Amino acid sequence: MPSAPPASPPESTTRVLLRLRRWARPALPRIALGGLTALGASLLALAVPQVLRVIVNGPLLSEGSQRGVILGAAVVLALGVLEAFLVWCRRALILTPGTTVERDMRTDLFRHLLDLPVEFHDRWSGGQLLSRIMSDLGTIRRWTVFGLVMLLVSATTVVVGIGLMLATSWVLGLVYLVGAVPMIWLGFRFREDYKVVARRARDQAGDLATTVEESVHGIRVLKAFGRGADALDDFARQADELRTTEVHKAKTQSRVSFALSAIPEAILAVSLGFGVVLTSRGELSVGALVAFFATAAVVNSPVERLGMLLAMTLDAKAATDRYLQVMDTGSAVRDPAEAVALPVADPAGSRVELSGVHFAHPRSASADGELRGGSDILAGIDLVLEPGETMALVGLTGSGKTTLLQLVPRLYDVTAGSVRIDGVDVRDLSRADLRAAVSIAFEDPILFSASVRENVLLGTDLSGQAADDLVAEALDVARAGFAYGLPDGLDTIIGEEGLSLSGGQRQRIALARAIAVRPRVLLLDDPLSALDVTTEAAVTGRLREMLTGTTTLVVAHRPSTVALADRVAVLEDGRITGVGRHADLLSTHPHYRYVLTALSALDDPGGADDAQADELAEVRP
Ligand SMILES: Nc1ncnc2c1ncn2[C@@H]1O[C@H](COP(=O)(O)OP(=O)(O)OP(=O)(O)O)[C@@H](O)[C@H]1O
Repeated sequence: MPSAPPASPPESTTRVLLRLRRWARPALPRIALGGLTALGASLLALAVPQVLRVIVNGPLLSEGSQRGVILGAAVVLALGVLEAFLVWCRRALILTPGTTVERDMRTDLFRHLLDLPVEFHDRWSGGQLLSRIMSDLGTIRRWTVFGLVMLLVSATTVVVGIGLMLATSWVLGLVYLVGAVPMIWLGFRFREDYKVVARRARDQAGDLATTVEESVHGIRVLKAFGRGADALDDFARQADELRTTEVHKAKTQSRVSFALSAIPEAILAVSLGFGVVLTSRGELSVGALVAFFATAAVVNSPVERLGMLLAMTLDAKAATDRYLQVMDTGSAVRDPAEAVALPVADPAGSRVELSGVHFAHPRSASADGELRGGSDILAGIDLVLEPGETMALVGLTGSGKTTLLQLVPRLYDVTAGSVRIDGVDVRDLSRADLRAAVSIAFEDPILFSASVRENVLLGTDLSGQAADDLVAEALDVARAGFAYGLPDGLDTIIGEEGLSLSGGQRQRIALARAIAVRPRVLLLDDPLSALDVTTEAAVTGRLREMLTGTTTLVVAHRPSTVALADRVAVLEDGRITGVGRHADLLSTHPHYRYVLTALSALDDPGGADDAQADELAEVRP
């Protein structure tokens, strides 16, 4: 399973984080107000030393006024209470906007994932997407409401505080500033190291989630083959790699945090020495000295916090990068600028025409993230399905039958040529119109954790009696009457991927779902492979009876299915090499004979004896 395509070229932290404006805009007034209250609280904290200076220089040392000291203490108390109130306001103001931003970003990402073509999902693992939609967005939320606000407030507090320190004593202020130089240098170095390791940790967490997802999904295979220990080893190795990265990350952060705590304390000690000398020489008042150190104490705490806030910012940058990597992926399968409407449906059915169709899966992304085209799976398909006919598509395994089917509803787009329905190129239709006209049932059906009824109605917007009638008809055509006998009838929740149903039952519900759309064109990718031949014949017979106005293309792996089609198309080496009635092709088309013989052998393993093998070898064209 692919992990995730390589990250796009690095962009500056500011540029990346500024792109969050799009989602943060509605929340900005509250975030800004929260920031202002936090700034107010910090400025009040900075005001306390100035009050102290006045108390020490005035009422305490010069005037000896007890009343003045008490009044000063009352002012300090009032400032403290106001500061606490503003801190509470900040919390209250920014609590909800962060969750709103997170919800909006999450919804937009999910909407985008649903819009992205199948080709995107072929390349991306579930774990990488899951970690983006869950933990990355949590990181972004915390940064938006706390990291960003506190970073701005702390930086402003430091700048204002240093300004006050310089105003109190420019000599001591300069000493403090000189000491800040190594801190700034350390900050830059930290940024370079940390942003690499922050991104690595997130990607590794995504890979770990992929391993869990795949193992849980394939738990039966792992157990049946006794590979649980191997899966555990693999998981433990990945978990260990993630741990190593997290430890590296924590060490990088603790180094800078230590420096940002120790250096200001050291500067303070040096400043104290200078301050005492200046005061003893009478060049600095005692009140100013007290105010300087009280201000430095206030400034030191945001400086110490800067390491943590910088780490939060770089984590948020890595998370935003990963989020935008998906959001910036454009959809190659998109609606046309001006969609054409399909002509009114002919009761006889729709004409489907594939002309000069080529298709190649993009090869996996190269180091620059670009997708390169692989070799053609379909190499010039010309095929016409007449209105209302049922055509079987036959070919060797891996010949491209499923791929061909998926080009009609644009799950993939042709790389050359065109697919037309009633004369309209499917790329000229809106995807909503196209998917209302075309319906598909896959061999390996995915059912959702919902009731039988909801699963069958997935492709329609009907409700009430009309919906009930439709469900009844679809279940009848798909011979899925067993659904009425489930514990809660059609309201039975059929569980994740319909695991509680047998393979054949799941296929029939999926077939009913495809039929319920009442499509003009029905595509069946061997959707009855899990059924016994008799039930399959019953379902196919009913389908033909009911869907007279529906053009059907069915991938067939069984001679019994093939025989029920009006015509058969043979897919060979990426081209259609024969179209005709089953009996005619059998006598005129050697490759068709060969494929059918091979399919019969698969259908009846007991019959695939040596004689059959000889026969196969003989007929191989
Ligand atoms: N997402 C993909 N990326 C690259 N190659 C793919 C992808 N999906 C399918 N293929 C390749 O395309 C070829 C055609 O696959 P397809 O599933 O269309 O064959 P098929 O005729 O339906 O096979 P089968 O009868 O076994 O179901 C195969 O060689 C397959 O490996």
